[in-house]
Amino acid sequence: MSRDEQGAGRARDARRDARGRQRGEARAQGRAGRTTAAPARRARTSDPARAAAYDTLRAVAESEAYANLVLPPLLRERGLAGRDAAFATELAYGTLRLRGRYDAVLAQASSRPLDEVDPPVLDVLRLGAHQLLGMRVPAHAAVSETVGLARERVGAGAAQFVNAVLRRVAERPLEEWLTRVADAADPGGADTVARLAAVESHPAWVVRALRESLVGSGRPAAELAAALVADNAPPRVTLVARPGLVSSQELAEQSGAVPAGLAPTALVLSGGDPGDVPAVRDGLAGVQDEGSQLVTLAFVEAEVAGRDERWLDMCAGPGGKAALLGALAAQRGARLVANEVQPHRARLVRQALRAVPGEAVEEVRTGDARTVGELEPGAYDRVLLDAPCTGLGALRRRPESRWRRTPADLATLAALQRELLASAVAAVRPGGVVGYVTCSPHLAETQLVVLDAVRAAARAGTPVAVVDAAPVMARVAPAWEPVPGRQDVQLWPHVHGTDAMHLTLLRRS
Ligand SMILES: C[S@@+](CC[C@H](N)C(=O)[O-])C[C@H]1O[C@@H](n2cnc3c(N)ncnc32)[C@H](O)[C@@H]1O
Repeated sequence: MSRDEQGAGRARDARRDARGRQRGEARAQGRAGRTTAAPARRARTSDPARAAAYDTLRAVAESEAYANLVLPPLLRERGLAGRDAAFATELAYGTLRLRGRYDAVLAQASSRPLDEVDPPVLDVLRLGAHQLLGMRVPAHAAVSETVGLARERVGAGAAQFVNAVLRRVAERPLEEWLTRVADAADPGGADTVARLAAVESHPAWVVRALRESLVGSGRPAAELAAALVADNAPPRVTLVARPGLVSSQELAEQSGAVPAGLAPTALVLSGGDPGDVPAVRDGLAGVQDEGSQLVTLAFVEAEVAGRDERWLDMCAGPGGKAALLGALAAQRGARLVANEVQPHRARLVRQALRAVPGEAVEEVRTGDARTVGELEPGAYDRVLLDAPCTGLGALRRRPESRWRRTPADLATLAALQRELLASAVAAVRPGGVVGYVTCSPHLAETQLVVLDAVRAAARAGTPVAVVDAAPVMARVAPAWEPVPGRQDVQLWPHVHGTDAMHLTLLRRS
């Protein structure tokens, strides 16, 4: 260890005591993750965009916060807009997504093991690594600004350590670091999972699960690297033109957005705040991933035998699919019941449905959808179950979630998914359709849940059969390419540019 680093270590230990107390005070006052320095002093002494990114990382680490809920209000509070806000966002979200890759780089650039580096100092180092290797920030600015941030937030001694480590990171371009990271993770050259996990910054269990999901959904395992790379890119902002409320053409004229490619309702916004688009403000349009639009459109397109009047969205919060369903119900003379277990999310559903004609919305209710099948057997012509899931198909959208999820979450969620799907099957009438949707491609949440539900439904005397979703999807999205041998739909970011949404259509007989 160098003299600088020994000094930094002593300063860090002293500071840890001090910051430990301060952090406790801050948390008690609901200010977790913020510096205790006065805002005016913060603004004077460090680049506000980098400081906002740092504070977001700390909130994520210390209070289990979601970056996409922490950062936007923080930017508003500190008056950061335009390029500064975009810089802070890319810095915070990119650093969180690529944390695994940067930790592998930093482990090689630091003379101290990373688990001996104070977490706040490690976050500063990660921010520096992302500026150097993931953004086009000139090396001198990346290092000096990050060292300035370190001096202000974690102390002068640690700033020297940050300076030493980041200078080492800056000595090599990204490609060279990735080769080194891959070789360190997989010295024998035979462990693809370990190699990809380190280089593409995913936990190894997620890499394995995605490989199984690719193969299980009929795609080649060779696409694994592309799937992981796609998780590391920020998603495009996609708008939905809710049919009958606003046309895609009108929305395009208002927003400058262009057709997304697959769903006829989907448009991609190239810049600006979607909240500034009049149709979005008025609820005629919304922000919704194209995959979420596709599965909703296909669910409504699937044929039911006979009457088609009463639709149920079992897990509706915050209401993206419910709003699209409501608009489609209004066009077809059907009525939607939207259910959500969490009251605050049910309120968001009401807000999302505000522009849908009243006669198309029977009710937005708060309740546990596991009881619907028992309380209202056979009461609906269509039931959408957009099930709570691990969200492994939306990792690009939730920057920190890959590091938070654990394989243990799967067992809990898969049990809930089975109960909800059994309830959905009981709630739909014979001849009616159930759409089972997840924003996860994990086979334990998709195919295995469906397989068990079909067997359980037969035992319960409410038999269901899987409907071939490929021709249905082809009707709503003419550019859709079906996967041979599969009757369900599995979307992928690297193939379709959407979240990795899953849809199985089932019909009650
Ligand atoms: C994947 S999200 C639904 C997203 C929504 N369909 C949309 O497009 O905006 C799953 C929702 O299910 C809700 N949920 C979880 N358990 C539930 C239950 N037992 N009954 C009803 N809703 C539940 C969660 O609160 C969450 O809002």
